Amino acid sequence: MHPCRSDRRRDPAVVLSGSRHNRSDGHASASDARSTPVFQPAGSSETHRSHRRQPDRRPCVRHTQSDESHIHERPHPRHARLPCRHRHSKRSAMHHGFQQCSILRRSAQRVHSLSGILHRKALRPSARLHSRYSAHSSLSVVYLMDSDNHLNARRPEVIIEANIPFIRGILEPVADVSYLEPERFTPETVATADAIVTRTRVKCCEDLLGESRVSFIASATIGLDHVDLPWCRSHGITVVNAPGCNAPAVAQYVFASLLSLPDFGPLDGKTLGVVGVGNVGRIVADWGERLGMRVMRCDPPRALAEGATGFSSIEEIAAEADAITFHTPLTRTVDCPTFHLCDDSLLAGMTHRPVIINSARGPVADNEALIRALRDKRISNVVIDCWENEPDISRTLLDMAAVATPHIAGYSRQGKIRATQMAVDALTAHFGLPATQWSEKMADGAKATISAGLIAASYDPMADTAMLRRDPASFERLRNHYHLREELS
Ligand SMILES: NC(=O)c1ccc[n+]([C@@H]2O[C@H](COP(=O)([O-])OP(=O)(O)OC[C@H]3O[C@@H](n4cnc5c(N)ncnc54)[C@H](O)[C@@H]3O)[C@@H](O)[C@H]2O)c1
Ligand SMILES: O=C(O)[C@H](O)[C@H](O)COP(=O)(O)O
Repeated sequence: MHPCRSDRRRDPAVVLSGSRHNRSDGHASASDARSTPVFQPAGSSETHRSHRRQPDRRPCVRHTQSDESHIHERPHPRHARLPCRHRHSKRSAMHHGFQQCSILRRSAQRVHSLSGILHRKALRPSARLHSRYSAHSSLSVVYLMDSDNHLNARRPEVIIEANIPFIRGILEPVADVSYLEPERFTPETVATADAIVTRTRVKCCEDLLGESRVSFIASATIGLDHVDLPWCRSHGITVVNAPGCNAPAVAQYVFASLLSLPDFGPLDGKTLGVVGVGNVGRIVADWGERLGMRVMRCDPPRALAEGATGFSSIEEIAAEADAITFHTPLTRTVDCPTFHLCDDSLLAGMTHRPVIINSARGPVADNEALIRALRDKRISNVVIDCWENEPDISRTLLDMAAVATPHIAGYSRQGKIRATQMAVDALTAHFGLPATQWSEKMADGAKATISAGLIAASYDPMADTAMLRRDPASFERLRNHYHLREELS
């Protein structure tokens, strides 16, 4: 029997100090998750880091939110629906007490520099409002910095995974930035880096980082199974992820997939089992109920911490659900591991021939066991976004699954923007760099207006399935060049 079939303790490998835990009801939303999610190393572990250099803690000007809330950034000029507020920015900044205000405006063709002098008393003698945006993204960002102190200080060296969208040009004003494809992250290429910003395709472990001076890893993803957290902790490396960033997109994926199955029928009245009720699972469970489903929730770590009321065991879900969707992290060494949580023994107890949905991580479901269960008709269908051995996935399962996608359940435009914002904000906070103000504020996708019709119209998982079936070897290419979809709003 899988060791998780009884309630155990929460993953002890991770110490989370993020806003996810800040709400009084203990629940987090995608928007809650946006502020400084930090996995702190336990203790500063200096003794383990003799070969590592400490990050520079340079002086910088930080403003309270109310100081800055008046400042509107310029949108990317290619985004016509966002008006250019350039002059307004300057006027507002001056109005709010900057003695000297210089705004740098850059477009693809030319650079404008505007400046003005203001004699109103400010807390600081002088400040430069320094604005940059990426020529490749819809985001712009304003850095508020003390020009005298800050611009002369040593800039951290940051290596960014080249396929992270919306990030190019954002950190360049304050850091020495380079971009690498995932396969080019090697001990040599990261040796002198202070920080890396990554996705799931870079394994962040001793082999890569052992001889480097990296003190900070930001992963622009929810999942962190590509990072050796215990090793990072014991070597004083701070690791942050982007909790909740793409959770509404995963919910959209789950229900669009169910709605695309000809045999499943209307959602209304069906039973949905949600395994893992964190940032993603909460939205899925909530949307399930809003769509008329009976929802069963399974989350042993939460049940242990919060009490068992409202939670079901995974065996109860196996016995009663018409669809079971997994939203756990991939864990192997904790008390309640999720590796092969969906295995032969669990599948054997599935009496309603449910649909199995895995958009968590491939090894959460034993892929060979899924194939056996499909053949034995113990389950009616598989919806699979996350696979064992990505990108070299099982061709048999690819043929048999009703929906088969290349790990893109979370790939919404809003999800990627949130992930980038969270990674950048955490990095600038860690190195004491100027705070960023983003042009695009994300709505709370969890609270979107939903209906079966709206969801089905918003995303067609069969189109992604067809593309992957046509060329399974293109798994990574399909992800890296994915046409990011819009969340429901
Ligand atoms: N396919 C995609 O594009 C995509 C997108 C986002 C997230 N994910 C995956 O989904 C996972 C979950 O995301 P999240 O934001 O909800 O994470 P989260 O940390 O907010 O929630 C995970 C929940 O799973 C619970 N859990 C842990 N072990 C469990 C077990 N054995 N049985 C049942 N529940 C268990 C935890 O207590 C927690 O409540 C991520 O770790 C990531 O791997 C995939
Ligand atoms: O964990 C997550 O956030 C998702 O699985 C995410 O979509 C995967 O990250 P990627 O490497 O594709 O950026």
